[in-house]
Amino acid sequence: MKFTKMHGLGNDYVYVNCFKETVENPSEVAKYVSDRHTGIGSDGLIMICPSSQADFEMQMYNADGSRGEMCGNGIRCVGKYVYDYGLTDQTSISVETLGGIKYLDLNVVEGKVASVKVNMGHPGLKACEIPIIMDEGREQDPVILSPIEVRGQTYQMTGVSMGNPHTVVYLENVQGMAIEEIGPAFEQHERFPNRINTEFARVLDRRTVEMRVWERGSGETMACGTGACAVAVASILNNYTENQVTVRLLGGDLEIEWDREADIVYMTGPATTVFDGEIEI
Ligand SMILES: N[C@@H](CCC[C@H](N)C(=O)O)C(=O)O
Repeated sequence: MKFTKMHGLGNDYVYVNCFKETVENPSEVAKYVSDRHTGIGSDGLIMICPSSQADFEMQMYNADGSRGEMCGNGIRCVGKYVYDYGLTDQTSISVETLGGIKYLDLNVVEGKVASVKVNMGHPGLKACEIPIIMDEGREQDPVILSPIEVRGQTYQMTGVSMGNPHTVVYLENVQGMAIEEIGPAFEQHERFPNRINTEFARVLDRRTVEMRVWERGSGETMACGTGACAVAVASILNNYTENQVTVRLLGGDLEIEWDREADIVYMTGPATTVFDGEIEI
């Protein structure tokens, strides 16, 4: 199988061009290639496929083989791949995902895509659309600074769907927290029937928020595009920030804007190719 290793701020995936390749069992292939000792090493697998509804389709799998509806860093890399490898000559493209069709604007520098702005669509705020289990009668309500007990401690969570499920928790000390212990406890918590991606965030000022992420199916990653959008939406909802936010992740910064009138979230950030390779599956 021919592949390309790419990353968005260190959130790395193995990309396969499914216009040319067939992946028989993507979930197993994702586990195999993601292993950092016995595989290629990545946070998961992303397949770039033909689509009947958009210019391309992105199918993404986490490192544990589970399917993700959306991937913010991944979709920017898909934009870079299809342009740099000549699958399109357009700089405005649409990509079908399980989380809906997303629209990308490619910023081309010296013939190659350097960064991508993505229309990420509407954030989902109702408990039932994330989904987060709430008391009866509160399924349609937003989940804003709502208490949750995890490993004997009470946290205030804000829930956001960016096509995939997120919960944002504000902490005083993001860099020093025990994410390896708390992250999985959130991911597996009974109130998240589809498991969850958890962002641990701290507001630095009204335009800047730092975060670390524990991703469903992949553990801690260097960055999460949908997670950064969820953090921005949560911070704006809580009136911690303005509508344009720089989200500072371990791998670098993403620029997020929530157009409140149109109710659309935009994410802008880099996409990087590491190398092309071939692996026996
Ligand atoms: N890293 C991604 C999100 C990948 C999917 C996520 N782990 C899930 O299962 O929902 C991003 O950049 O958004």
